[in-house]
Amino acid sequence: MANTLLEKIWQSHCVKHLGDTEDLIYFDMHLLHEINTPQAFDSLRADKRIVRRPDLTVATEDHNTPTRSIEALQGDVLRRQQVDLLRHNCSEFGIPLYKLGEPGQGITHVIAPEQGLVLPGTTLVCCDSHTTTHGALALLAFGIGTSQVEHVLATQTLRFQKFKSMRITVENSLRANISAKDLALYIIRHIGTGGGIGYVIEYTGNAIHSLSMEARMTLCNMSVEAGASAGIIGVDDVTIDYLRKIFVSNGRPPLEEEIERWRTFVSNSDAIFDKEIVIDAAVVNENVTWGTNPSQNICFNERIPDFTDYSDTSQQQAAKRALEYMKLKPGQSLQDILIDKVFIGSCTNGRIEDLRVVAGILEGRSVYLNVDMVIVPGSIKVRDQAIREGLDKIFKEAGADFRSLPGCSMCCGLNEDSMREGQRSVSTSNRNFEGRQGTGAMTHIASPAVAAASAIMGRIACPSDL
Ligand SMILES: CC(C)[C@H](C(=O)O)[C@@H](O)C(=O)O
Ligand code: SF4
Repeated sequence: MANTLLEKIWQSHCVKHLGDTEDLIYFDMHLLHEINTPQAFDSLRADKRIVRRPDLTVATEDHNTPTRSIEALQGDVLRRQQVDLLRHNCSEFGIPLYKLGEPGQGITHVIAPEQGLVLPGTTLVCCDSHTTTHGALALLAFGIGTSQVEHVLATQTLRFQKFKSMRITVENSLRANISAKDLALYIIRHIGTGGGIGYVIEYTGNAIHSLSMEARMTLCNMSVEAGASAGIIGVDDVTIDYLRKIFVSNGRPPLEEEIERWRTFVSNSDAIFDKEIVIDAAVVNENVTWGTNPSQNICFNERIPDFTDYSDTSQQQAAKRALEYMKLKPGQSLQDILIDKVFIGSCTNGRIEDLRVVAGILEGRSVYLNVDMVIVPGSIKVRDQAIREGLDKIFKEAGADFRSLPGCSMCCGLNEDSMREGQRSVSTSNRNFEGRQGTGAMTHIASPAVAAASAIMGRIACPSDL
C-alpha cells in the first residue's frame, strides 16, 4: 500500500462514498467559538435537532473578548451579546465551554492541542480557517463555514470533495534564529497565496522534523494563507514526546499500544503525491511582509519591490495597490519603516515558546518610546507558564504590555485592541489584509524575534540590528 497520511486518515473516516469524488467524512472533534456559530445553532433549533455528539464538541471564547479584564466585557454590549449567545447555545445543547478567564480558555487553536483534544490519525473541524494548525499533530484538520457547522453539530459528519495531496520537503536545516514563521512566509511567497488551493500540504524533510511541536503548529497554521485546505506533519519522536507530556499532565500516561498506533500516522515511503515541492532550508532568511497579503514578503537584504517587478498582471495590480495602502516606496529597505505598535500573540505565535523568544530579546532592553508593545498569551495555560518562568516581569521591565486574558485580540482587531487609521504594526499574526487590525491600519507580519527587535528599535528590525 502506497498510502499518503492524508489517504490513511481519509479512508478510516469515510462513512460512505457519495460518487467518484465525494465522500461522507466522520469527525472526531468539533471546535467552536463565538464567531460564525450563532446561525448554526438557530438552524438546529428551527429543525428541532439536537447536537449529536456534545462529548466530541468543545467551545471557547476567543475572538472578540477583552484581554485586560473580564469586567470590560460587561460594559461592551455588542461583544457581550456575541459571547452570551455562545454561552446560551452551549448550555442549551450540552456543549463544554471554556469561558473567558477560566482555566483552559484561550484561542481555539492553542487550547485544543495543549489539552490533548487533538490526536494523530483523527479528523477535526472548526468554524475557523486556521484550524489547519492542528495538522502539526498528524491529523486532518480544516476550517468549515456556518452551514457546515450546523451539519457537523447535527450529524458529526460532512460531505467532502477529496483533497489533492502536496508534499513540501524542506531539506537541510534552518539557520540559527530562523523560525517556522520565516519558513512559512518563505513558502507562501514561493507558491503564492493560491498555490495550495485544493490541496492538503504535507510538510516533511529534515528541517521539518527538527522543529518543535509549537513551531510545527505555526507552519501548519499558515498553510491556509497559501490557500491550502490543511497542513499536516507525520508523527515522529517530537510528536510522541509532546503527546506524552500532555497525557501525563492530564493524569494518564499514554499506553504503549496507543503510541505504536500513533506511529503509523506517517505517509508510506513509496506514497505518491499529486504535487511535490522541495525547499532548501538553508536559504530561508528572516521574512517580513511589506504588502497586504502574506505572500508579499521580503527578507532584510531585499528592498521593497516595485509593482513592475512582477510579470503577472494581477500580481502587478495587487502590488501597486498594496504599495499605496502601506504607504511604501519601491526601493525602501525594511529598516527604514517606522512603527507604532508591536503585537505578539495569535494562534500563529501566541504559544509559550514564542513568548520565551520575545523575552530573550527584551531582557535588559527597553521598548522604544513611541512604540506600544502588546503581548497577548494564546491561552490561560500559556499565561500561567509565562508567569511561572518570570517572563511577565521581563516584559514589564522592558515596557511591554503583557495582557492577563488570552484571545485573538489585535490579530483580527475585533476587541478593543484594534489599531487606529494610519498606525503601523509589526505583528506575529498571520494576516495583513487591508484593515485587518483596524480600518486604515497597516500590518507587517513577522516572527516573534523580528517583532521583538522591532519593538526595541522603533522601526522594522532584525535581531542582528540590536
Ligand atoms: C472569525 C474567523 C471565522 C476567522 C477565520 O476563519 O479565520 C478569523 O479567525 C480570522 O483569522 O480571520
Ligand atoms: S488568532 Fe487570529 S488567525 Fe487565529 S483564530 Fe484568532 S483571529 Fe483567527
